[in-house]
Amino acid sequence: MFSIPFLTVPPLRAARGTVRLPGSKSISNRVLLLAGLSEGTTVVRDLLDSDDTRVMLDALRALGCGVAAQGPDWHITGLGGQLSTKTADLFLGNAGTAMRPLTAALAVLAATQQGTFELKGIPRMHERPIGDLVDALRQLGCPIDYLGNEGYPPLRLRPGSAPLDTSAPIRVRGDVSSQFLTALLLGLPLVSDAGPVTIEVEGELTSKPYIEITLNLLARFGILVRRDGWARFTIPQGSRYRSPGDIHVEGDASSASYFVALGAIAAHGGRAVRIEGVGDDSIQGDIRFVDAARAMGADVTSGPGWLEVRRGAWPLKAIDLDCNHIPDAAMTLAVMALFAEGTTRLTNIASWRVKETDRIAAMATELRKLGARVVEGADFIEVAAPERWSAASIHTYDDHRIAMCFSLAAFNPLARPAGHVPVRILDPRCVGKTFPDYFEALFDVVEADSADVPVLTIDGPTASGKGTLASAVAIALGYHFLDSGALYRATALAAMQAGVTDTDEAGLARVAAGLQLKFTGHQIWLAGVEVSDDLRQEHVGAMASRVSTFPSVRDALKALQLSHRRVPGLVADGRDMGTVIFPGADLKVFVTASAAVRAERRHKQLISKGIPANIDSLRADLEARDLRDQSRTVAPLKPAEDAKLFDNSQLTVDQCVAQVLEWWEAKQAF
Ligand SMILES: Nc1ncnc2c1ncn2[C@@H]1O[C@H](COP(=O)(O)OP(=O)(O)OP(=O)(O)O)[C@@H](O)[C@H]1O
Ligand SMILES: Nc1ccn([C@@H]2O[C@H](COP(=O)(O)O)[C@@H](O)[C@H]2O)c(=O)n1
Repeated sequence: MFSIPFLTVPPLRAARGTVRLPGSKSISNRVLLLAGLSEGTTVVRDLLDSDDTRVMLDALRALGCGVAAQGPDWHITGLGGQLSTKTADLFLGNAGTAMRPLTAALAVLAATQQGTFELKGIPRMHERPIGDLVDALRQLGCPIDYLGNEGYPPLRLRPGSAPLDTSAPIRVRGDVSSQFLTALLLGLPLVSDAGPVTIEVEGELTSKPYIEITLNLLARFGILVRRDGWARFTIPQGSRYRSPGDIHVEGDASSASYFVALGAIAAHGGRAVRIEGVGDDSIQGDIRFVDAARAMGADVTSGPGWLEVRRGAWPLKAIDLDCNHIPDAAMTLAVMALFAEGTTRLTNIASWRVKETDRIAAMATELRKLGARVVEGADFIEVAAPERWSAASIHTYDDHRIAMCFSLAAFNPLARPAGHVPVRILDPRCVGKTFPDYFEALFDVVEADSADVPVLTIDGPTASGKGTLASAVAIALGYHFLDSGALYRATALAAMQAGVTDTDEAGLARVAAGLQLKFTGHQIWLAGVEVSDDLRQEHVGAMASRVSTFPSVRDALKALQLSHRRVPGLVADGRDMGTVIFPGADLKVFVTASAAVRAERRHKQLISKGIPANIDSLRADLEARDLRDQSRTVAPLKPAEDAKLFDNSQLTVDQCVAQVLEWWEAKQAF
């Protein structure tokens, strides 16, 4: 996950490959609650690991349910309808799928079993209405207090003084959010002993497919609700939550929408995007996004648990669609409209206004930043493609779906008229709500022109701190990091292991060309063996310095270095990154420090690792290395003509990082 202030996505041109979706949020949190209310243990497979499921798991733990992870599976041991903890304060973040159903189930349990529970969330959760659900629960006799504003969380659920009254139908509004009805359907089986419980929906029920998920999952837990149209639902008398023992959570159909759109926009020229985890057997309503994407031009084939998407019509076709059945996924259509001929009109989306943010207002504001022409109304949005694309910094409003769908705008070079601008996503971490590794999954399947992938180079002499600086800058920007010295060190180590001497240029070049190197986080593997510490040894560095003087060794390592230039960007450190390997880099920095300071830093570094060292001989070694690096005929150590020169003898690492980021920002279009 990218836990950084912003992530800049460069202009993109194509997509191909396979994406494995995380579990569905809607199914995950429903299954967790049902498992928590059941007797016995339910093994939940492929549960979504996200902010919203984490708050639900925490809530179940606080209520006394057994909650244990076993490998990728979760084992939930439920309450069997009996409270084991009578009081709890539950923090539910911004998870509507936790707040609403827990309110219903706990209101009933508190009223009938003398419990007291407080439910709260982040400030935005306290702006999301819950009054219609509270009104419905009060009809039964559940005592519920608003602890802040009337009609909104936080809530206190209290013990009742009289038995709950289920004789009359419970009436609930269905036109604001279907989650209120879902909450009642999930919670009211708890009070079905005295007789069947009937729920009547007032107004046109919105987002019906989510109710289908609820009914489907209730059936998996042994509760067969009778549905009369979409206005009347009856929970049979004596309903009991019965664990199915084992339940699998299918991939998230709303999350699939970004990759369906990706295929429709960017899987051209024989490419395809394959999506695994959700397919034509899905129980999620958002799977019908596929029909909308087809209407816009996507070429989609499908089977059980998979979808495959290619570009069909191009440019995409504008549509006019009632999106009540796919409220979440419909946001993706608004971004597809940027690639369509004509004006796309999405209607019946009033529920967008009470989601993680006011999504109609947010989408309109952010689409306009890109240059789109947008009209918004109380319950609709109209989007026409930009006549001229602008580089935009997309505010994400702590809304995962805004972050995900706007990433697709980076394909603007494919649009008509084409753009050539990067798209900056602010607070990309917000995707943690449903798809923590969204950007990693996206970057795995996208293609960009190499020249469009930004590169920062940081060169300098030994122990000047360039590796530390480059790695920190890469983390701050979410970019890849190349420690090119490691390639020369690995060549030196592999040569020593193979008995190749430091004067055998042809032998060394063969070793360099055959390197089996792998980087995993901070670890480096050579031929399957972890060598991160071995590479840092001084004698390996000294051999690397001798090895690196040979032109054929340098040539042999060039392609490997260039291959690190991948979306979203690269920070590369070494001796010739700015002069030879990436001469067109967007920012070049040449960092240095006095020999005395560098020897002292290296001394400290070695001592802290428990490696004995002498400061005078370290200084002599590094000066000898600098001299060899500077005086060799190929790719000598020297600043590129357009490099920013930077003596960091008196600066901390943080100050160095801040300086480079300031230079970088000054070059951005935002
Ligand atoms: N600005 C700084 N102030 C103090 N110490 C620093 C600074 N920058 C780096 N260091 C420390 O100096 C040591 C050497 O830094 P680093 O390994 O990043 O240098 P390098 O130039 O990449 O070295 P090499 O060329 O040998 O790979 C490390 O222990 C690092 O923590
Ligand atoms: N781009 C580069 C990087 C390194 N070298 C040589 O490798 C030696 C080890 O590098 P470190 O940065 O890990 O210390 C170094 O002394 C250089 O001789 C290079 O030539 N080009």
